[in-house]
Amino acid sequence: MSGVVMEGSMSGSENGASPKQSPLRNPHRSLNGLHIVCPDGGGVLQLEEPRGSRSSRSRSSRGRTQPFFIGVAGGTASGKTTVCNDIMQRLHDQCVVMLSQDSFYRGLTPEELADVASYNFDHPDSIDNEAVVHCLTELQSMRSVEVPIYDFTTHQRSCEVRHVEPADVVIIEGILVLHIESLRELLNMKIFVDTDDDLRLARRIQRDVAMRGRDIAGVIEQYTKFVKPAFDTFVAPSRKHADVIIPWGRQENEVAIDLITEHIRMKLQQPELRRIYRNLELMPSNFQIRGMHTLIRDRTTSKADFVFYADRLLRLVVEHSLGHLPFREKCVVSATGHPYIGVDFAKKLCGVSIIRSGESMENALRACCKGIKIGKILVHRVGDHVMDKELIYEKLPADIAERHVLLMDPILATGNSAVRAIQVVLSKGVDEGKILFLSLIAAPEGIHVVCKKFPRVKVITSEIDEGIDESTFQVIPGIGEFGDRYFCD
Ligand SMILES: Nc1nc2c(ncn2[C@@H]2O[C@H](COP(=O)(O)OP(=O)(O)OP(=O)(O)O)[C@@H](O)[C@H]2O)c(=O)[nH]1
Ligand SMILES: O=P(O)(O)OC[C@H]1O[C@H](OP(=O)(O)OP(=O)(O)O)[C@H](O)[C@@H]1O
Ligand SMILES: O=c1cc[nH]c(=O)[nH]1
Repeated sequence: MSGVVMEGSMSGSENGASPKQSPLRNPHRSLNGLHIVCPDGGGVLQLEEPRGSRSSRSRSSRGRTQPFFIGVAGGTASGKTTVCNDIMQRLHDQCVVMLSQDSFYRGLTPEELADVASYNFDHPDSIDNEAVVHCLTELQSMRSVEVPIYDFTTHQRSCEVRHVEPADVVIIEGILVLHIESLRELLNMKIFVDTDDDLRLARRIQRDVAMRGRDIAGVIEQYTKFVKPAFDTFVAPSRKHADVIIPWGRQENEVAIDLITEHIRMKLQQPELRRIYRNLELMPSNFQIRGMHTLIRDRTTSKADFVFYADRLLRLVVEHSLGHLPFREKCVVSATGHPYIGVDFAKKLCGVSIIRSGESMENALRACCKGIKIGKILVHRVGDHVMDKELIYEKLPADIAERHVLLMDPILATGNSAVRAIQVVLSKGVDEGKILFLSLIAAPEGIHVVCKKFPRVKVITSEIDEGIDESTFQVIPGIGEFGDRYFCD
């Protein structure tokens, strides 16, 4: 039976990044030889935009559903481990785990062991790539994994394994990390550590003699016969896949590490809520959607334009939300006489709008679901406290308990109206898992309240804003009073 070595990941924080100064804030600062490449036209490090700007902060609430994967490749003894350690150190307030591709070396068979000098440890076949990919896929799904422990002196896997818990950031380093396509595809950031060959050879001799039980002649022979040819064939060409190539010599490249960690922090800020609450759904955005949001948020936009663009966005929210209802496979015969295997929409739905602003979503729902029943709830603030919400009026379908409920309100601010309305729906016998809460703009405060209190209610929103103003309870930057802008002249 194999033993298990527990290895704790570094301490995590709930709120993501700290606003540390970095060269990223000053695009004119020297980049100290760091190459930033965009292989697929997709930029990785955005140098132009000051990180603290309002636009970047509001964009930073876009959702990320899994850990941030970083792959660090480079030739033997190039300094990959140092780069990883430096990144980890700077992300000390995040939950980070580091894996090494070396852990996944296949153990040698007795025949291979008998002639170990002829074994090529630098060829991609020497690594159990399926196991690496499986391990990362598990971590991607936020499941813990058992990572093998490889012994460089016996060329075998230990009977013990390392237990690794899921983390916010997973770093994997190894000479072939960028060579293997299936592994590469899982990476959010690909780094290549670029170090002179002679420096690497010197380090390799030093390390293998001191730490891996080799003699100098043996190290040089292995280097000439296998390590260098494999570097030229597999490792060096994999540089072209890198997002960032770090020149790494006798001195550490601090600016490069700063830039990389700054980028990771920026990424980590984005999905915090989505990672905490699986019942939160942030609609995918694009420039069209952002353009419409820009218009409705602009205080100078006329009422007619506000209604026009709000309606377009609300329709998208409704369409997106309908995609979260269950469906059944259905086969039809098309006009060409051929079968089309499709799906049948969910039956037994109803809408419930929270008066007044929620009523702005009724047309969008009717346009998508012909003849749908729509009920209404009016909650009202009583007393001086923002938490005090009283139910004033409700008119709900008599058979609501049998239906999926699309509860509609364009603004989720403190979450108190939503909580009260959900309680009303639940009191009618509706299963919590059959409630979808649809909003156009949500504040993190409201998301925390609703998602935590009702973990089976799906909260769907088009954008998550920065927060709530402490005195007005309005969403910031928000929209102002939605109802006034939509309904009043
Ligand atoms: N002789 C021998 N070499 C091995 C064995 N397993 C792996 N290697 C060598 O280990 C190397 C991979 O490790 P490196 O990339 O050098 O290790 P690293 O510590 O991550 O390197 P840096 O952090 O970049 O310094 C390959 O070049 C292999 O030749 C083994 O069982 N026997
Ligand atoms: O999350 P909360 O802090 O409860 O705030 C959100 C509520 O505020 C707005 O309604 P409002 O009370 O302004 O009434 P209206 O719809 O009539 O404009 C909005 O439509 C929500 O119902
Ligand atoms: O910002 C806010 C908060 C609550 N209701 C609104 O209409 N807007």
